[in-house]
Amino acid sequence: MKIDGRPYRTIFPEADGGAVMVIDQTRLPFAFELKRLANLDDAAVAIRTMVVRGAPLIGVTAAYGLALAMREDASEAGIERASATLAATRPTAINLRWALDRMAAMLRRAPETERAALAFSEAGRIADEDVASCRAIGEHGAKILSEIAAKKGGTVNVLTHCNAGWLATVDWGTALAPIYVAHDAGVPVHVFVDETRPRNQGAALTAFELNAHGVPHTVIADNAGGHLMQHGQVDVCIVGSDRTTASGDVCNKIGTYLKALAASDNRIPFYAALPFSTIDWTLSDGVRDIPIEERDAREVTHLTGRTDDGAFATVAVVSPGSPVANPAFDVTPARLVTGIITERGVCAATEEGLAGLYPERRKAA
Ligand SMILES: CSC[C@H]1O[C@H](OP(=O)(O)O)[C@H](O)[C@@H]1O
Repeated sequence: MKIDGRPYRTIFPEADGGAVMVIDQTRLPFAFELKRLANLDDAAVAIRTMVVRGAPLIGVTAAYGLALAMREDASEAGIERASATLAATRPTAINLRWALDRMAAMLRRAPETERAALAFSEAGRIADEDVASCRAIGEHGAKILSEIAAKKGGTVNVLTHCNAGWLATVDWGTALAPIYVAHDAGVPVHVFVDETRPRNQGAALTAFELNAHGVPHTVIADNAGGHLMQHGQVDVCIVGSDRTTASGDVCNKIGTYLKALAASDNRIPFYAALPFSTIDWTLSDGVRDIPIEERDAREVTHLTGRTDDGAFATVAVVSPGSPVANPAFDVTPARLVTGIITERGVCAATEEGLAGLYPERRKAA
């Protein structure tokens, strides 16, 4: 998407191919800075510290991280070591594992001397596919928003959680892609943006995106969503996903499940938007089987922001010495999900629904 009129992707190879550039999302919205990833370790640290974040973008960064690693050690052992390093960065987004498996399978078939060049080409293909998939998600999801606006005869109010915008992917986003496509097509859209504690990806990143694109929105405290739904101020919820099971259970940022419960109680449609690379075809019980990342307590005990005189500052917001729990994701059972918006279309959050869109994945009877 565009920043000050200039188109950007969240990740791209340097012109001379020497390294990979990413937007440092830990500095947004108060500073727009690019960060140079020159080797495997740079890529691993960028994922682990959330310089880059969002399931699809984590996968693409891992793909480029493996390409950078091939410059250092393109042996079989080098492939295994780099894959293990990158896989260990964050456990929940399946896109990471998906991208590494795709890259490693290709690399093992290639001559060692060609692996670095082939790896950069494959990482570029994965990035391009992500852009195309997210654009298609936008088209399919925009039809839903357009129908709601037409039926209502006015602005469609969307509630979203965390950041599943272009900053969470290579471009366009997943949950925000339908909003961009609908907005650009003239559909009256307004977005309630959950701040999304503890890292505030909504307040910091989704609001930044929507401001840059001129989409009307209102930032709200996480706990305000249910109240707004009860008072008829939300027409539809659209969220992203870090891992969705073959049966339609949706793992997403912590707090998503609570929004789905409130939406269900108020009979508000609740959609998850995600590309094929976010589906884990090996799992059916997401609550039981999806690994939930436990992040550092400091994300809860401290807040980083900008002071009124423009300096970055970090302050403590929890009583010192209190124990902290910080699960980064939760799982919304498929029964609470109205539908899944993918690059191939919209389906029910069921095994049949997903298999219908991805027949090549249908389990043998
Ligand atoms: C399009 S995936 C976005 C997804 O990823 C976010 O998690 P994190 O910021 O920790 O990487 C969040 O769950 C978003 O919905």
